[in-house]
Amino acid sequence: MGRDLIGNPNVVVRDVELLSAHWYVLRVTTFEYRHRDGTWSTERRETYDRGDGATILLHDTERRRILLTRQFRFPAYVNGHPDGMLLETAGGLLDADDAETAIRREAEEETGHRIGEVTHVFDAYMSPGSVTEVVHFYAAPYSPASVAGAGGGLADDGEDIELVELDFDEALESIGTGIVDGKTIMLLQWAALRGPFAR
Ligand SMILES: Nc1nc2c(ncn2[C@@H]2O[C@H](COP(=O)(O)OP(=O)(O)O[C@H]3O[C@H](CO)[C@@H](O)[C@H](O)[C@@H]3O)[C@@H](O)[C@H]2O)c(=O)[nH]1
Ligand SMILES: [Mg+2]
Repeated sequence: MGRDLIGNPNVVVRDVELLSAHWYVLRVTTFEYRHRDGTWSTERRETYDRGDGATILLHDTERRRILLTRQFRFPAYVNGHPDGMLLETAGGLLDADDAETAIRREAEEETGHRIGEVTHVFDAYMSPGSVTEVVHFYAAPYSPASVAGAGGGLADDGEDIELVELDFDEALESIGTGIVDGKTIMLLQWAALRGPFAR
């Protein structure tokens, strides 16, 4: 992975070493890098590869409400979040699916809503210095009519996902306090500026 990259003439990959492939994949890559002053240096960078992800803001524009999930996130808990119970937009890894198929699957697994038309918002690298993942961002309406199941995630995967419906303006106010997940903050701000709740 990465040995055949040729898009950037200032980068020559020399070696890719697999460090771990336990759940996701950690590699260290050695490459020559040409700096802006023309000199070359050898650099080594670790990359954590979990595949790509997708996330979706479910909104009820008429009632000015959104549907989020709450679940335990150990990496946040171990890094200072008081209880690790994060409020997030629904989402997950693409696995073998394309992004739109994956977000429909994740939305239904996690929230129980079978969504109709989705809006593609943007794609973004969430942690580009260390994590390869691109996240595909979406939005879609939800309503009582879109309920197709209970949601809650896949119990077999150890998921235990609570549904949390919030007033949109209260959610915006909670950015930085009750809502501290990056993808969720990005979708809330998009929704207020250019999306379904823009005034
Ligand atoms: N056993 C085990 N299970 C794991 C491990 N890491 C993750 N899992 C499980 O793998 C499943 C992944 O669920 P998804 O819904 O596909 O992904 P997610 O964790 O919700 O979100 C991912 O994508 C988001 C983008 O929308 C990312 O924001 C998020 O960080 C993550 O990569 C979850 O059941 C999770 O508990 C691990 O090390 N060991
Ligand atoms: Mg998920």
